[in-house]
Amino acid sequence: MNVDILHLRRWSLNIDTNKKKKLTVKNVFKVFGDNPKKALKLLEDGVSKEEIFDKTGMTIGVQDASFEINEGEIFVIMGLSGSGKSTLVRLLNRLIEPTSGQILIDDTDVTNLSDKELINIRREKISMVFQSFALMPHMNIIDNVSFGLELSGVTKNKRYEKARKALAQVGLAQHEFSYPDELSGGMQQRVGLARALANDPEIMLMDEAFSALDPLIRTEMQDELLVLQEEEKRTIVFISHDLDEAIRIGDRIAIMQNGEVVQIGTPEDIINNPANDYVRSFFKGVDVTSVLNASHIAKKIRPTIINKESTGIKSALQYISDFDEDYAYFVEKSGKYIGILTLESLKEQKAAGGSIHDAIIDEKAIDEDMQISDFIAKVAEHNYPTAVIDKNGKYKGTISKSRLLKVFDEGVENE
Ligand SMILES: Nc1ncnc2c1ncn2[C@@H]1O[C@H](COP(=O)(O)OP(=O)(O)OP(=O)(O)O)[C@@H](O)[C@H]1O
Repeated sequence: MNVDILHLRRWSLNIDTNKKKKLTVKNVFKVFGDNPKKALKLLEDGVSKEEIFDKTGMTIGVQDASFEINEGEIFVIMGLSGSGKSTLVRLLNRLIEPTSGQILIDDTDVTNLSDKELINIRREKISMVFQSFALMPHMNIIDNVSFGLELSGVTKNKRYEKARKALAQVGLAQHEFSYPDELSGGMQQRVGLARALANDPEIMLMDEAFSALDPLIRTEMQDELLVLQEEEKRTIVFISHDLDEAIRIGDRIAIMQNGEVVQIGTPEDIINNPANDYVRSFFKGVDVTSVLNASHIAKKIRPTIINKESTGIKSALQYISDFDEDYAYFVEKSGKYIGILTLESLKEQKAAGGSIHDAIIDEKAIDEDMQISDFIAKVAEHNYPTAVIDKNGKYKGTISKSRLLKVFDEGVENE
């Protein structure tokens, strides 16, 4: 089931061309301390954050963050403890005031809003889910879920209606009159999620929301979130310590190091091309099979024969010999993949008076968007490196058994 959900999500991602910006962060700084301007000046003068802290006691929580988050995407923020993840996320809804910079939700500059406008935007557009479930023990589940709506002055009927919808979305419809201590940890976290969903937010900020759950329940909640995203796309900013979680749910991942956003990209981008050793160390040992597809691994290092009018058995034999190989990939002028030709099959057909097409020994290929787990068996059963084709059948390269082993051992680096 998990794999299905992941495929479903990746598929929907591929066809999702709507890239409207939902959140824009421009040159945002956050200094904790009593003289932020002084700290920023020191930073500008090239003084290190450690020195600034030693000299002034002030901490640069976030340094010059600039990025955009698309509508409907799950944007994961990762980084070591103290790297600034929580600060960055709390800047987005101004639970923490930025020292400088701009934060836009759609086209509204959040940094200019009055307190009242800010409260409205938090009620109407943004919800937050924390690691601790923070449920009120003396209130039943439906009252916990509708508590925020009650604060917003929504009538009881209306807020119960919304809370029931949210509870149904997280699979807790039967528990509206239970109390928090009657529910398991996983169920309590679902209540937390339902509470965030109840006001139907466009943006959800989730700070280590699933970290307190045991691994199985955690995976279940990740699936739940992906299914919710399929039903109704929200913009989700999700802090996580856990790389598997980030890869599993993140459309893009931002890596924070010492207050700075050092890299942003899809899991594939980051694994393929880590910005520095810190990022590389995060992705060391990652299960590449869940991230990379055939196009990431395919390489065009084998001889390729283009099918022209003049391409006969003789020229093919010559071409392959020139490469000091005993086989080649046969491709139409349009780039469409035809199959494999070997010295042996060509010589056989030459002797038998056949054509170059009669010498094709293998036409099997794998689709470029297939993930390793789905094509590993195919590569293993083929005698020659397996061709990879795009959705129009065009030849993209090949994957050999040894190439796969290398990827398993070392990941994919830019070669
Ligand atoms: N209210 C505060 N006052 C002073 N310093 C703070 C405050 N909040 C955070 N910091 C400092 O800012 C830096 C970033 O902290 P932050 O909590 O954002 O990191 P984090 O990556 O979320 O860490 P964790 O994963 O441990 O939650 C740290 O050095 C922290 O000590």
